[in-house]
Amino acid sequence: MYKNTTTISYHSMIKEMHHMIGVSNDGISKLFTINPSHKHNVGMSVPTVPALMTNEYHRQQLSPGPHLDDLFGKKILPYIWNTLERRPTAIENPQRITMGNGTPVSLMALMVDLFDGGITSAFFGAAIWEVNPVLLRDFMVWEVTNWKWTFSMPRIISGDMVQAKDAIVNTFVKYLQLPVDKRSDSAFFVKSMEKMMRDSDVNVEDMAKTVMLHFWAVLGNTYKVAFWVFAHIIYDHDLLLAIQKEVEGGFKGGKYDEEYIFQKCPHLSSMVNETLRLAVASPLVRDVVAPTPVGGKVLEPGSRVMVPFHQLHRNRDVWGTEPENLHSDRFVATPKLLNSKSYRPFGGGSTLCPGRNMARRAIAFAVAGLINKYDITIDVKETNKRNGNKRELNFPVFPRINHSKPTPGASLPFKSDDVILVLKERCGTSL
Ligand code: HEM
Repeated sequence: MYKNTTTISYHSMIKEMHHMIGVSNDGISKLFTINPSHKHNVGMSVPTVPALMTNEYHRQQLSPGPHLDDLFGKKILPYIWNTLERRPTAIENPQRITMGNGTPVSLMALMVDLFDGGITSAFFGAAIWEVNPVLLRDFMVWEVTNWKWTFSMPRIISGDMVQAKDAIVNTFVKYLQLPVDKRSDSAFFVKSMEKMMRDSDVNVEDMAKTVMLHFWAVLGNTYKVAFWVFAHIIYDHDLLLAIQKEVEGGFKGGKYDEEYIFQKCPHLSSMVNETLRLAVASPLVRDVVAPTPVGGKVLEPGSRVMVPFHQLHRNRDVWGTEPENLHSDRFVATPKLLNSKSYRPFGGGSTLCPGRNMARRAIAFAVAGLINKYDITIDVKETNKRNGNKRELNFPVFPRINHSKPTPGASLPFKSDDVILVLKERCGTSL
């Protein structure tokens, strides 16, 4: 199913998304026509249409090697680290969160800054913030309204979504119109994608819409999964203490050792994997383009198939009688579950998420850094206030996953279910 690219098409889904985001017919034709003599096809064993070549650039950007070192090691990790240390970063996100010692901070705002601020700066460089200092505000409106886009809701009720989408697209139009020397700090992926689209004579509006689709794929999941990982840890004091102890070795003499956190912290790693199981809920969707035998039946062309990750990730035969419950050590106890057919948080086959390792590593690093540096408590009064005081308790209830609106990949909490934290620097921290 995941590997079948001949009778089940991913291509048609991607084309439809380009249509839906507003790419012109001329742009679609240029992005989806194979031209073996195009520069991007030189040296490729199989010529590829520009729209799918971008995914090859993602893979090159995110596979181990100099492009990943530049993006992750030299940009994203320092951004996360400096934010936790409350120090300036090389590229300042104008909406960067203020984290005073002891001042309340929204967990969601912190996640958006740590991950989306860091990843956007690393991919697009400083110029993106000059073009639109409130890009992440626009992106977060898009995040909570894009279900209206998915369902092609009429304009009369989707003004907020259209406004956010247009703001993001216009940001990329202006960005792509800047002289290249103003954008020399952008990542390999951004440079390669732009060059290929210019070589294919795609106009700037269509380029910007295509960049927006990729911006969404790159930004849209990590901050959400990290929100859930943090929330689970903060709500379980014993778990917090256990992981705090485990990650100590990753921070010595004011420096971090990210490799240590990634390789030597099995409980944290299991926690991230288990959270992915519960947080990733949207199905994989494909179009059947030729008769496809599956389990004794034949899927006819014109049908659409869905692999329901939400249900797979709650399959009782695999995850036990209470699959809704988080077992933080599940993957320490049974590591082979990572290869289960019922565990697909990053999809599979030819479209397996190229950002999976970077996302896992970034989340583990940020969790480790945060709980190593700070004593974290929940500001009960402020959290209750944020919840609209509807469920006022001595201890706020755990945020609820919002299953009422479809989101691609990981789910968001209800808007009112943010958690307000108080971070106080730990005495005797090894930082
Ligand atoms: C926890 C974070 C993440 C989750 C849960 C996640 C999940 C997924 C899933 C389920 C797919 C498969 C979609 C499909 O086949 O229809 C996917 C594809 C993709 N992801 Fe991720 N992702 C995450 C982070 C990232 C990051 C950080 C990046 C880039 C920096 C990224 C870039 C992509 C791209 C480009 C694709 C399309 C791949 C292709 O079509 O060949 N993702 N992701």
